Amino acid sequence: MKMSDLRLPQGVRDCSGETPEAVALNLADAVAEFLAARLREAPRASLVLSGGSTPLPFFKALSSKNLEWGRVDVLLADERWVDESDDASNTRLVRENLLQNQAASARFLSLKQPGATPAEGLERVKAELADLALPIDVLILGMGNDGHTASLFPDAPELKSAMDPECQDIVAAATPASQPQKRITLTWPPLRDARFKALHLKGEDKLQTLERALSEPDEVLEMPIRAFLKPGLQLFWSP
Ligand SMILES: O=C1O[C@H](COP(=O)(O)O)[C@@H](O)[C@H](O)[C@H]1O
Repeated sequence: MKMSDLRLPQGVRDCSGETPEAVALNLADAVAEFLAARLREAPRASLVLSGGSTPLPFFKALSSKNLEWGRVDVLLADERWVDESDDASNTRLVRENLLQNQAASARFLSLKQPGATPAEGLERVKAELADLALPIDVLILGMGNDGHTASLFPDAPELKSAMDPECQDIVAAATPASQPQKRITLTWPPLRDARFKALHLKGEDKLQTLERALSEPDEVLEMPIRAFLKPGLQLFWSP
């Protein structure tokens, strides 16, 4: 299967490529261009990233872009509630692979704050994000094969309130039974309103998940990624 075999909604742009490296370079070019344009208009720009295995080559490519990184706020769309020393920490992934080279001077806003659980640390996370300018400028999402994106998991008891279009909180705790760690995630409104939205995917399995998501677009709580398959989204997929 290829991305061109799927019937994408109108206004969703297919930016797929032949290899993960080529797609990572194209995505890094597009993100750097968008951030540079925002920095010509605004004092600061924001970049929201996802963790997982897919974004590594993208992080490395983006870290060498010549931008005024000191004016860029970098944060994650979601995080596992683990210490930064843990292999499962997305924060660690970003620090080691993106916040290097030119990008070392970016300001990183951490979703992992002190507290035994994300619910306990939630107020501290909100304080950390208090002066983040909204809307978010650039949002890069990933997707799991259960249809989750960020940490908006179908089996999280907190999903309904985090996906509420009127949700007043920028972050929510997520405790999906399917996951070994508790999570923290940005909620639907700030993710929905991002100016530049990309979904970065690798592998045939992700295409099959996307096909399933496209088959019932309105059942958003079954597969939260469905909420994002809307005009304006750019899909960066590679085999
Ligand atoms: O759990 C997560 O996984 C997804 C996708 O990860 P990948 O390994 O398939 O790239 C990611 O988007 C999300 O941020 C992360 O917390």
